[in-house]
Amino acid sequence: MIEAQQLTKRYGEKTAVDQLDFVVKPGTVTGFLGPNGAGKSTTMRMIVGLDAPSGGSVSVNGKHYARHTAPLQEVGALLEAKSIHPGRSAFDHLMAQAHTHGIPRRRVEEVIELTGLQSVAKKRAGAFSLGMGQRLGIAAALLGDPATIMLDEPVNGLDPEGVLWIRNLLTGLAADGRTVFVSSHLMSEMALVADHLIIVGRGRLLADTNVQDLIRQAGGDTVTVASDNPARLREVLAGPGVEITGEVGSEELHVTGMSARAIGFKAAEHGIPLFELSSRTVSLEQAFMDLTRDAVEYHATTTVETPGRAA
Ligand SMILES: Nc1ncnc2c1ncn2[C@@H]1O[C@H](COP(=O)(O)OP(=O)(O)OP(=O)(O)O)[C@@H](O)[C@H]1O
Repeated sequence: MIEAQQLTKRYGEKTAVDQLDFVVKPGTVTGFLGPNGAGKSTTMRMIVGLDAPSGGSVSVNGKHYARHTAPLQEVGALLEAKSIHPGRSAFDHLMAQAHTHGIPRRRVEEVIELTGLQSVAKKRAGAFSLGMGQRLGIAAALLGDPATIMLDEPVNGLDPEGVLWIRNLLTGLAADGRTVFVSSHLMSEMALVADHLIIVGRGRLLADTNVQDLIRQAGGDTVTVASDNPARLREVLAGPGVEITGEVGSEELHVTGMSARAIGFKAAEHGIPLFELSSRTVSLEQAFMDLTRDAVEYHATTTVETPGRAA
């Protein structure tokens, strides 16, 4: 369990993390989502004591990270900045860590197998591909058999097989009852693996939610329906949980809370001919973009030249 209370980090004038309150619970995968520069890595660094908060606090399994007597057994973390000696083999790298934390060789062999590194374990880590490096980082995070696992952008740069592997690993760890906290700036990736979503932008909490609620908040499934009598159609469709919008003078209505099929039947029942009846599902990616639009640090700009006005 990870608990942040009013967690804040300032770098000079810049507030990287701004009064964040959240709880990451065991037994599920919690996605930590936000655009670039939202403060995800800074938050994760504070969780494992690599950065000190400027305000507020964060605890892991009830205590500050530094107060745990065996922190590696409490939290295993894969953070972006890796510090692997390039000349050392994967096995030696893990053994060195295991040694300083009183972890037996047997556990090193277990994590090598768990992360599929058997065939390359004796090779120099410096020669590893990005995917192998990520697997090694994850092996190190799992070394202490921790109850809490935290991974910063673990799928970055991985091939589809690696992405699938991480997905299965994360859901397996959560099914074991562990706390799994994983950051990403890709909504599509998180939607496949996370049950719980903590969404941040410019250091602030934007949403503490789950996939279904996020879609619902973003408008859910909308049906566009057109007829020559939108006012009458509005009347017959009105009901509890049904929301209808439409511009004045337009034949089109946008309906949420009712399926296209049900709308078709209702219209037929009242003899209202329809010209159009189409459903649109809000994509999670769109919901995420709507939520974080104002929090994106760098927007792409497109310059359109008006014909005839060019110099
Ligand atoms: N050591 C530092 N000194 C000054 N500013 C920093 C430092 N570390 C991070 N920042 C700034 O704090 C903000 C949050 O950065 P952070 O790396 O935590 O975001 P992030 O959500 O992990 O982004 P990304 O997805 O790009 O890694 C950014 O604007 C970043 O430039």
